[in-house]
Amino acid sequence: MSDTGVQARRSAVYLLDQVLGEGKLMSELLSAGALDNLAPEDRARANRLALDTLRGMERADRLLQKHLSKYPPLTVRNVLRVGTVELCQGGAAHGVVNAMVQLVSRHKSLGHLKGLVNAVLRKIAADGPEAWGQLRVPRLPKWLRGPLVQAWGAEAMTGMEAAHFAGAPLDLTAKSDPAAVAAATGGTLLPTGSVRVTDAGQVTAMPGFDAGDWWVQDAAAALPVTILDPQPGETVLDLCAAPGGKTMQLAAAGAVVTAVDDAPGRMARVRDNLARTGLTATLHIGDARAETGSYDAVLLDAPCSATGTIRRHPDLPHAKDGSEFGALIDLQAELIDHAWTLVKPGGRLVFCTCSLLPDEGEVQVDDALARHPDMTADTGALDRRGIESAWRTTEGGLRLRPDHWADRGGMDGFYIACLRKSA
Ligand SMILES: C[S@@+](CC[C@H](N)C(=O)[O-])C[C@H]1O[C@@H](n2cnc3c(N)ncnc32)[C@H](O)[C@@H]1O
Repeated sequence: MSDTGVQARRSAVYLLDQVLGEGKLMSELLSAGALDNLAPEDRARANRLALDTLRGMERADRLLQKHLSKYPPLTVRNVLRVGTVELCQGGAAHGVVNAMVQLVSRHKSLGHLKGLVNAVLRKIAADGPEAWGQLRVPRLPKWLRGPLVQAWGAEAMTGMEAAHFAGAPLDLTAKSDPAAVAAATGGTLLPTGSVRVTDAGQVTAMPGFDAGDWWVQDAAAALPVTILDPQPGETVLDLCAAPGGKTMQLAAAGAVVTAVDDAPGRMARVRDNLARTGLTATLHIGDARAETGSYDAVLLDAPCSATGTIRRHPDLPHAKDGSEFGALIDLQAELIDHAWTLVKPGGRLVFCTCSLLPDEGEVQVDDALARHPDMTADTGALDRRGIESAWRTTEGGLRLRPDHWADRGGMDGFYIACLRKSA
């Protein structure tokens, strides 16, 4: 990190300005090169500061409002938020306050507010750290909280918000030997076979990365392929495949895999991932709805709201407002209907989304079952190691939520169903 950490903090504030002011996602900003001008250490720090601030923003705003008679411009509010979160997470008062004041004083139009930043952060340094832990766990914005409370109840919502605030550990999927990966990385073997690492440093420096022994994949995200249960030599079509976590699982099981995605840049990541792990799949870049053929099994990991990944992506509820979700729900139904034409008689379609919204899971499958008389929910496919009966849903799928496995560090939200075609 640079001496005062000003650069990393300035970049964190820039990310927050873009997420909160322009509705951009961190993933979009990072792939557009928002942090490319920073040294690796500063880049990691800027990213972490932005994520921590988004997770703790409600608490930071509560503390700040006591010391502000009116709201300063967004950039200054974000400077104060980053400073507050740092101070309340144990940052040294002198260093944090100085860096934030420097950051504002060098800003071309906001320099005159450096006195305000100095005064407010000094007050936060004095009383913020003690007050922080007494504030409630930050809640999701109303546009998302409302439908989720309606779907899962207030108690589950509280558990999910606690999981969002805690963030996510690093989960790995082993290419062939989960126990060996757990031993090499110092991780824990989870009941479903994923390896969980709690104190991960740089992923690319971890043992087994270069050798391609594992890849990063949340434990919940690994379950669609577990449920599909690919057999050696089976033909499997992986629709909406990038960046390829599930493609690698299918190929590692010995299936003959065709992977499809319409995003060329994301498909390049599938190619890199396959090369690193020494696995093979045929790659098609294009719209899944234009795909033809006939397969033993099809996996459809449909584009969705991604509301199941908020532990990792706390920017999502702040950048989005739900207005795009209707179009995604329509696309999911179209993708299911087309995917169904590509399943051999007697074959199976595994449909999944990393969403917490029933409209992108349970309701989608209920509707698909009504549209397709030759489709049944294969509930036997859910009888897999580590999958708990409490996660099953009435239409025959599986509901995973961030508050599941609370004592183990949670899991991403996901919906999964295995749909069997009449022979
Ligand atoms: C949830 S992500 C897939 C994650 C991936 N299955 C994995 O395990 O790594 C959804 C993907 O759908 C792709 N996508 C969205 N609409 C598509 C379409 N009409 N046809 C093909 N791919 C599409 C996106 O580019 C994105 O990569």
